[in-house]
Amino acid sequence: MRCTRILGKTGMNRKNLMPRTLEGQITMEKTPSYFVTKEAPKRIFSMSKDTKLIVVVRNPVTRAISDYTQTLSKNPGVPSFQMLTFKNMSTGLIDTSWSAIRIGIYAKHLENWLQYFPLSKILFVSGERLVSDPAGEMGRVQDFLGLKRVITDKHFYFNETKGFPCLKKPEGSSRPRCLGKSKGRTHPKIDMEVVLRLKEFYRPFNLKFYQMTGHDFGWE
Ligand SMILES: Nc1ncnc2c1ncn2[C@@H]1O[C@H](COP(=O)(O)OS(=O)(=O)O)[C@@H](OP(=O)(O)O)[C@H]1O
Repeated sequence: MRCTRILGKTGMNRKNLMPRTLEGQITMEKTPSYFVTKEAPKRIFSMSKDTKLIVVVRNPVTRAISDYTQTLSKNPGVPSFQMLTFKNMSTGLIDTSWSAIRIGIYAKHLENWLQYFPLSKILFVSGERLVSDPAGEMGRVQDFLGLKRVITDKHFYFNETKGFPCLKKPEGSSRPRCLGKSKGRTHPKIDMEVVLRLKEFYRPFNLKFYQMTGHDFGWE
């Protein structure tokens, strides 16, 4: 498998710069921001309408806090999560222009993709299950890609120190390997009222997303 970036930062198509995919190979490309990029579905469709899409989704409230944690780690001086979340704190009006909030409105982004790709070409992986049952979710991924189920629960163990599943023996190495320090960071404590208001905000979008995908992710 090879990982490549299809659309450059400038929006240029980099496909022609990449080596050809040989028979028996699958070209994989991983850029989380494509899911929320308006032009991405059209561009990817015009490159290959047979592309299969995999989207990892987690509770949008936790996702927003995770996103904020990442920003905070790079810039400790950013305003508080609460300040960034609300346009108006006393009315509880949410600032949907803040990317950490906007990205979690999955139903809205999915609408753009469904203009070009049928649901059968999109696999939604549960971020929660990826942690609680990594082999199960990886099984779904392999089936979706039409691959033999090579990755199974034999490949994972739960690392108590990391608090996450890790690989027992990654390819080409004899030592176990966990994801890096930037994955699975401790989140800052967020006021319960803020969390509740965000839950309430996302509820209709989550329900719409369950309806559209035919899958209840259990975020309520
Ligand atoms: N096995 C394992 N180990 C560590 N972390 C795991 C694992 N499986 C899923 N996760 C969750 O992945 C979250 C980070 O992934 P991201 O989607 O933010 O990564 S990316 O930067 O967009 O590529 C990261 O989010 P945070 O907990 O907020 O750091 C993890 O919860």
